[in-house]
Amino acid sequence: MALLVSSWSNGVQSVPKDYVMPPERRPGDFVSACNEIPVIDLQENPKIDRSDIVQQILKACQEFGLFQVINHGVSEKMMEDMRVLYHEFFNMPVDDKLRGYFEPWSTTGCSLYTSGVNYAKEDVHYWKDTLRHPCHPLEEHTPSWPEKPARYREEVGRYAVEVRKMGFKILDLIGEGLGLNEGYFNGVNQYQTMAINHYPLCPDPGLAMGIDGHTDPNLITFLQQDQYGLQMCKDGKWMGIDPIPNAFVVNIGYQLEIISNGKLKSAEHRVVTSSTTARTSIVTFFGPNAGLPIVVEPAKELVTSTSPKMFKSYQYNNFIADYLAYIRKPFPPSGTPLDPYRV
Ligand SMILES: O=C(O)CCC(=O)C(=O)O
Ligand SMILES: [Fe+2]
Repeated sequence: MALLVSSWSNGVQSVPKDYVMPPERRPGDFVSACNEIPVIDLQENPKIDRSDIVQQILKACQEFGLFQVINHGVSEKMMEDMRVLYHEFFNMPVDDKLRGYFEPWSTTGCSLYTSGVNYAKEDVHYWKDTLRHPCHPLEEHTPSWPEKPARYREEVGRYAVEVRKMGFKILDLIGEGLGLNEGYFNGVNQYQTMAINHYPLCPDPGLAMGIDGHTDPNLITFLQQDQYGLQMCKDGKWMGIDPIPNAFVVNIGYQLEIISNGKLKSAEHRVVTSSTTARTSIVTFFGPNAGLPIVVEPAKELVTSTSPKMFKSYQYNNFIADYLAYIRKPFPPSGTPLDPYRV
């Protein structure tokens, strides 16, 4: 395994050659956090109608494909515990971190890797290390999780359960906005995985990238972040996402765009690095289980004579295989991973 960026970057004065992006892939001018991106308060409040919240979420999913939520039900203490835990994790000796892990994107086990999903074949690397593991069902997956810090499995297990509750709550609100039956997403939301991305200090953020622009292939993603660095692209322009303490960033993935028959849009996003603050994001992905023969298609309720079917029906595992092949192509691949699935 290639050594983690965090194992050699401390104190480096310049970006090593194989991390210098070609000019067209560099982040460009500094983009500050933008206050247009919706922040939705999920606090139950007798003065606020549930339908108002549904409409706010729907509008955010249609216009941005990304929003933040506050008062979402996951306790602030638990979110703080996660920040402390992962700070400790990424500061452990490299041998403690690396023990027993497999290749990136293992769907069955835990992996710790550096850069993107294709280190060996990349012409240039990303300034990022990632710990990734599935979370649901818990009993099946916790044995593959890190043993250090000693409280890892217990604390992350509790967090995964709380984030799952929030995830279903928000999916129900989205389903209600779309006019789908309650519980619609249960069948396509069995999979839950976490990626903890660590972006160490970078001596020259103008030359490097944390992650290139991409859209998540799953249904929906919930992200906890401690520092600025995440940006989304709207109408060809990058916009910075404010790291609001204890908020979750919610972004729509390809599966939700497809199920909504194009009514909701998925959000392209990327991460830039910083020379003054290291950054850690704790990301939970929800979606279908790629190990089962799950068929995904636009919801029948949303396909009408005035809104014809925009995407084919397909098996999710085939979509993921195509997505991985797409992101492993030389950058930038032509088209988008959705193109082969359009009617
Ligand atoms: O680290 C972040 O803020 C974003 C991570 C991300 O986009 C991903 O892991 O898919
Ligand atoms: Fe992403």
